[in-house]
Amino acid sequence: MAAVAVTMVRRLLRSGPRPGLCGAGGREPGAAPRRAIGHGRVAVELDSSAGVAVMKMENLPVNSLSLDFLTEFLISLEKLENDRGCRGVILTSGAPKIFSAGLDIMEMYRKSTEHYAEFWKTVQEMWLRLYQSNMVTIAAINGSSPAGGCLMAMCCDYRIMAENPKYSIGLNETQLGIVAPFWFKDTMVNTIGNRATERSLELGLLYSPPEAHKIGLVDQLVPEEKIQSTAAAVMSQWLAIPDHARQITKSMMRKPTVDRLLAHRESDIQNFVSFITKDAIQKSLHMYMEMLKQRRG
Ligand SMILES: CCCCC/C=C/C(=O)SCCNC(=O)CCNC(=O)[C@H](O)C(C)(C)COP(=O)(O)OP(=O)(O)OC[C@H]1O[C@@H](n2cnc3c(N)ncnc32)[C@H](O)[C@@H]1OP(=O)(O)O
Repeated sequence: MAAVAVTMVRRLLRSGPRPGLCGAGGREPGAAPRRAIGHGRVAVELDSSAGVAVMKMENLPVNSLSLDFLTEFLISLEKLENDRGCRGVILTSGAPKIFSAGLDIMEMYRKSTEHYAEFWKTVQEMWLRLYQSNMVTIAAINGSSPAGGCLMAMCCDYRIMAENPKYSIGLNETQLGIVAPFWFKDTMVNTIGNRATERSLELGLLYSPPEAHKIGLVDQLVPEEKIQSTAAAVMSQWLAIPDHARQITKSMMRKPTVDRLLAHRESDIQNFVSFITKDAIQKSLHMYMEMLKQRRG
């Protein structure tokens, strides 16, 4: 992991300084101590008295999961993971109406094979870290969450979604002409079961909040303005469970899925590279991007 962190820091330095949030956060007299410890694209505020951090994704406009964003996300997550004062994380979005647009399509289009390999390794790393986090992780889904965005939410221990009919969530990869990898599929199976996953993946379904709630893709729906307070209340319930018992249980449930990727990590990267470099797949991505443009008018 140390080598990964060094590579990530180097990459961040290469990509130049961003308006960071490092250092002590301002606070009202008598208010709980809060520390802002994130980078530019990931704002992190740690409430030390509660032991809870809010990680707000701020890769505007749509929180697409680019290589730089994922790198910053991983560094912030690792900091929290190593902070004994942090027991829970609420993952949410600072982008209006979007939780995350999923993997950044531009990272998968007309790039070198080396770039694809580095990108995919970082996507794997995000999943491995988030899915296995020792902290309680709650997704406060305050916007649409297709594909990789849905994956991030499914990595969390609990999902709360704003009940806005304009939002949707799901693994829609087949609609782009691409295929969700086996560990995306496994994560969904662990969340909603085999049959619902099969239908969902084949059709590339994006669910409205009530549909997502019905199939168990999200655990709770709340009015938009209540999402952060509900996440904080649910977090308190989860933190009432002794950490060691909860962590061992989580690991017992998730380890077989994690081990599967760990056993096939290199071949999964090779599969991604050979798939994404196919002319037909590049054409599909191009057409999908054109379709998004046309939809905007
Ligand atoms: C091969 C192995 C499998 C790999 C597994 C793949 C997993 C993935 O995550 S693939 C990505 C799937 N994501 C999507 O299908 C989402 C596509 N985007 C949308 O549906 C919409 O953009 C939206 C619902 C997220 C937001 O809609 P709206 O508010 O109307 O905003 P715009 O459509 O106008 O988009 C604004 C801006 O952002 C760009 N953009 C959107 N999504 C992505 C993305 N995933 N990656 C990169 N860029 C994205 C969009 O093109 C616009 O850019 P500009 O034209 O420069 O303004």
